[in-house]
Amino acid sequence: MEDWFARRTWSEPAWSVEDLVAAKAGRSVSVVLPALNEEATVGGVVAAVRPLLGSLVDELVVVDSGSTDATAAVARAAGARVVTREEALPGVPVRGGKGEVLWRALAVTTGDLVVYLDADLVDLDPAFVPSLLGPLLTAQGVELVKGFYHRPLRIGDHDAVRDGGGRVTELVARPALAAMRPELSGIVQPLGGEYAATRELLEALPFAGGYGVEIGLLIDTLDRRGLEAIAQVDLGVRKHRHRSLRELGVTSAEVLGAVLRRSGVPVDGSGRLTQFVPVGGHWLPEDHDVAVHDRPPMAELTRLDGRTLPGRR
Ligand SMILES: O=c1ccn([C@@H]2O[C@H](COP(=O)(O)OP(=O)(O)O[C@H]3O[C@H](CO)[C@@H](O)[C@H](O)[C@H]3O)[C@@H](O)[C@H]2O)c(=O)[nH]1
Ligand SMILES: O=C(O)[C@H](O)COP(=O)(O)O
Repeated sequence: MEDWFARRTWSEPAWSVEDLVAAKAGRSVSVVLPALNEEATVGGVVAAVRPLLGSLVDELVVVDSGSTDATAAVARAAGARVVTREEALPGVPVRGGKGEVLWRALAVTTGDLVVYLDADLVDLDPAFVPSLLGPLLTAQGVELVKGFYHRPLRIGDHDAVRDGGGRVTELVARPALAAMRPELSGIVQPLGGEYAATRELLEALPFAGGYGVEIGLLIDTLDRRGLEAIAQVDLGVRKHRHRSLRELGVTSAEVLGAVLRRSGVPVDGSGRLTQFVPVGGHWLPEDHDVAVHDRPPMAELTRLDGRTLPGRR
């Protein structure tokens, strides 16, 4: 693991956008933002990427995950193409969750390289996209690049604890990887939503339906392509909207489920997580849906039913 860390970690990304445009050598790049009710932040994320459109980035797509707020309108006004889940893959009934939209995004984009960015990021550094593409475009054998960063825990608009964010990462994901895939212990941010990969890799892997998608892709890349196919790059600081402890319980269940499914451990398929909430002096059970299924590799889907994807017309 130490050897891999030394070889595949970029701590001071130094590529200029011009260097990377030259390194594309005919390859195209799609940037994809999954978004569920992100009207407050999606415009800022699109604005940070948009100046790269037409040079380093060939398409910038927001895949709307069933938003009921003004996410789509804000994203469009900021300069992104907006696609709904249904439009991305017509004829395949929609399931909820983040992994579902990342998977569907493959059907409606065409880039040889795909960059995913969360749409709830705040004060996004425009260097995120070039830095994530650097190892993919310049290093032999790299197929997946994860970002890492300081993660302040924010209260309101203040950074309350400098590296207090990433609670599921530190309490669930990294310990689970240490137990089940110790080779991946060198990945600083296994759950980060900012990463880039070759389309060829992404279309060959299953996608966990919910928040297990990132850890699933990481494990499957290791299992099928080996550790050398994975790299990571320092992106500085990442700020996002925090979720409540209970919401993170559901995230944790989906992350853990994705690890266990890939480790030969039978997992309860009911898709329920019970949490307890204090109401009027009593503790009441509250059931939450947990995504427990994987979508098949996109390449398999298209091969099996001869489907032409909307992005390939
Ligand atoms: O059903 C969903 C849920 C989320 N999102 C979007 O996905 C991104 C990340 O979702 P969020 O709820 O902010 O995730 P976090 O609670 O911050 O979870 C972290 O950990 C997750 C588990 O690995 C990762 O998927 C996330 O990218 C990472 O930010 C945001 O743009 C959301 O709008 C969807 O598009 N559809
Ligand atoms: O990636 C994570 O660990 C979860 O998104 C939680 O992040 P937070 O602790 O910064 O809210």
